[in-house]
Amino acid sequence: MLGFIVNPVAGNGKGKEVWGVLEQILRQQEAVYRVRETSREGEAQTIAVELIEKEGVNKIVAVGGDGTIHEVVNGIHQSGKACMLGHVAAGSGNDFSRGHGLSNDPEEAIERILSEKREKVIDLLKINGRLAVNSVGAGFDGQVAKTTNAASYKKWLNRMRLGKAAYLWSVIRVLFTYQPCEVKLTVDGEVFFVEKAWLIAIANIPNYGGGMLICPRAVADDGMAEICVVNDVGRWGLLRAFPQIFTGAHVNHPKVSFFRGKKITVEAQRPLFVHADGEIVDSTPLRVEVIPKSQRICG
Ligand SMILES: Nc1ncnc2c1ncn2[C@@H]1O[C@H](COP(=O)(O)OP(=O)(O)OP(=O)(O)O)[C@@H](O)[C@H]1O
Repeated sequence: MLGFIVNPVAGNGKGKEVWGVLEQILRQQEAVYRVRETSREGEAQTIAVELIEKEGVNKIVAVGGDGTIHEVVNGIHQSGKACMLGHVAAGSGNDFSRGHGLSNDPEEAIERILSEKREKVIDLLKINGRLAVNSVGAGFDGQVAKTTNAASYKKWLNRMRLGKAAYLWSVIRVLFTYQPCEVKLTVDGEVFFVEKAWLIAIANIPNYGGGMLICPRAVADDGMAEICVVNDVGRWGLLRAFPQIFTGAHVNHPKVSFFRGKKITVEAQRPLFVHADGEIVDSTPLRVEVIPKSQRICG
C-alpha cells in the first residue's frame, strides 16, 4: 500500500500546493493510496508508524522538506518494518532531493516514484537515539539551525520563496556572536583535539543548508560519513572563505579538515547545539554511527 505524508506548511505553504498537483495525478491514474497531513511539529513520525502498523503501508512518500523526511524516516525505523521512502520536495532547503538527484518537478517526481525504476539503499546516521538522513552538525551550524528555526524572518522570507536567504542571514548573525571552543573528535577510535573549533559537520550527502556542499565527497551508500571540521580561523577569515562552501572549493582551505569514518564522537568544552537534518535535536556530547544501507529510497 502506498501512503503519503504531507507537511502543508513546508516551504511556507508549498507542501499544500504540491500535494494539490499530486492528488490530481493520482486521481487520473486511479491510484489506491492513503494520505495524512501533519498538523504539528513531530507528527510525521507518529503518522509514519500508524500508516505502517495500522494501514499496511509499505511505501511512504514524504511531501515537504528535509525536516519532514527526517521525521518520516524516524517513524519508519520506529515501526521496525521495511518501508520504501519516496520524496516530493516542497521545503525551503530540499537538500535530500538535491543530494539524491530527485526531480524538482512534482509531476516528474511522482511518476518516478510510482514507476519504481530508480531505487537505491542508503546509509543513515544514528545520533543519540535518533536517525538522520542528510547530516548532523555541532557548533556553529547547530547554532545557525537554532537561530533560523526560531527566527521570524524565516517565515516571511519563505513566503517570498527566499528560504535560502533566511539561512544565510542566520549565518551572518551567528558569525559575529559565536565563540569557538576546544573539541575532542574521535573517528573510529582515533582521537583528534581541535583548537578553536567553529563547526563539525558529519554528512551522508554533500548537500547542506539548502545549496551548500559542505562535505563534497560524501556518498550516501558507502557505509561511511564524511566529516568537515573548521577551526582556528578569525571571523573575517571565515566570512571571506564562506562563499567557497557553495562550490566545494573550501576543501583546499588551510583551516578546513576532512575525515571519514563510521563511528564519530564529538565532546566539547561547553555544550554545543546539535542539529540533525536542520532540526535541533540535542547538544554535545554527540555520538554518531553510520548504519549502512538501512533505508530503501525511490524516485
Ligand atoms: N501543521 C504544521 N504546523 C507547524 N509545523 C509543522 C506542521 N507540520 C509539520 N511541521 C513542522 O514543520 C517543520 C519544517 O518542515 P520541513 O523541514 O519539511 O520544511 P522546510 O523547513 O520548509 O524545508 P527544509 O527543511 O527543506 O528547509 C518541521 O519541523 C515539521 O515538524
